[in-house]
Amino acid sequence: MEAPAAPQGPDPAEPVPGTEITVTSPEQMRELGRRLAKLLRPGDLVMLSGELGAGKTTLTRGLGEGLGVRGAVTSPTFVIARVHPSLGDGPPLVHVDAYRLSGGLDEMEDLDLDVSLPDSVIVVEWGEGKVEELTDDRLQLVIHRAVGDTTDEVRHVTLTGIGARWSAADLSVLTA
Ligand SMILES: Nc1ncnc2c1ncn2[C@@H]1O[C@H](COP(=O)(O)OP(=O)(O)OP(=O)(O)O)[C@@H](O)[C@H]1O
Ligand SMILES: [Mg+2]
Repeated sequence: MEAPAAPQGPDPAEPVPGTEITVTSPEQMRELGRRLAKLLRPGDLVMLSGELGAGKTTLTRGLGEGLGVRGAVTSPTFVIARVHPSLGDGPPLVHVDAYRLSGGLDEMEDLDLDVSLPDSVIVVEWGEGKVEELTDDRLQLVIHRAVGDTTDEVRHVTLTGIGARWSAADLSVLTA
């Protein structure tokens, strides 16, 4: 019999395995956002995926509440990004909805996301393939609706931390 391989420490390049959380109402989604806010710090990029109406903006609303920022988080109709300054001494929340954009960061050049990121928490809806190059680290949330029942309020949320920033983060505190 071969000796078992020596245990290895976490490789910061490897994504932390996804944490699965089930929420059963919009209010719980908001509460998840409020809890997640406690884990976030300036320089963090959070990417939200999921179909139309999955609950990305609802979660971001909770994030804004948890971060203690000014202004209600809404679905921007005409603007791509909205900056919500902190009401205290925390980081501002930059909420980006990239749904209408087909290109990448160059199309969002005016937003100067690279300039604001070090001091902000940036949350991007519909950002896949568009904003990843902002930073090596990101927290990826995928929201799934329960299949086959359009009236259902059940959502499955998978959180995956990518990069060194998230390699030691304990996302299981969100389920507590
Ligand atoms: N468990 C749930 N979590 C979040 N929203 C829910 C849930 N159950 C029902 N909803 C409803 O689903 C809708 C979610 O809308 P929201 O704007 O947050 O979605 P979105 O993912 O941002 O959509 P879009 O892609 O259009 O921006 C709201 O009307 C909300 O009340
Ligand atoms: Mg939205």
